[in-house]
Amino acid sequence: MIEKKSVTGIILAGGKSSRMGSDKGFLMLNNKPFIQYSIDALTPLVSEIIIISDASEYDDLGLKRITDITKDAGPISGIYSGLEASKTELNLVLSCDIPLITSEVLQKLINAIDDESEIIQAESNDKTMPLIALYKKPVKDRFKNFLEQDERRLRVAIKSCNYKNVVLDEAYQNATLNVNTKEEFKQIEDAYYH
Ligand SMILES: Nc1nc2c(ncn2[C@@H]2O[C@H](COP(=O)(O)OP(=O)(O)OP(=O)(O)O)[C@@H](O)[C@H]2O)c(=O)[nH]1
Repeated sequence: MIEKKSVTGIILAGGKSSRMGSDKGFLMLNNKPFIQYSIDALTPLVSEIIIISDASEYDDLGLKRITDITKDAGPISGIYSGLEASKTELNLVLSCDIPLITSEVLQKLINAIDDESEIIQAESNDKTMPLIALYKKPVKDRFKNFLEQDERRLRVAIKSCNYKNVVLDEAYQNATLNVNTKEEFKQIEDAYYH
């Protein structure tokens, strides 16, 4: 049994949102900003939530917010920064663009914890989800090296670690949908309301 106090939630909310054209975390679904859905899924499972973003508007949420240690380096930098700030070995890392995410999916990642795996990521519909994943704190040193070598591909960094995938069945496919474009936003609204 993993206790809440042993787990930190890290939400990546930086980046350019170039495909959407506006910060994805502030998009509204049923009167709630996208980022709040990530917060709500994490809350039952973690002792602290850290938001990684330059946007001070997130401070209204009343959570700890830090900025990226390495600027403009993508999710790998966000994860590294979050792991540096975290006080726990276990860390659930989420993006801010997955408004159908549930605690149940995150619990499955926790249930899959073993001694060997450094990263445990969700896999849905044959797609692995490095931003619906559990990272152990020491991964930060590996990611720091990649950033120093200017390697920004998260999937490359993950492959250098001991990782495993938790394959979710069809019932959870909607829960892992992420939004990058206005068209995908419409699909999420359809999935939410129907
Ligand atoms: N802290 C932090 N988060 C990031 C960074 N880049 C992306 N993210 C977050 O990572 C998640 C996935 O981001 P992407 O959709 O791949 O990238 P994006 O920059 O937001 O959007 P595009 O410009 O359309 O690729 C989102 O939650 C982003 O907020 C970054 O450099 N720092």
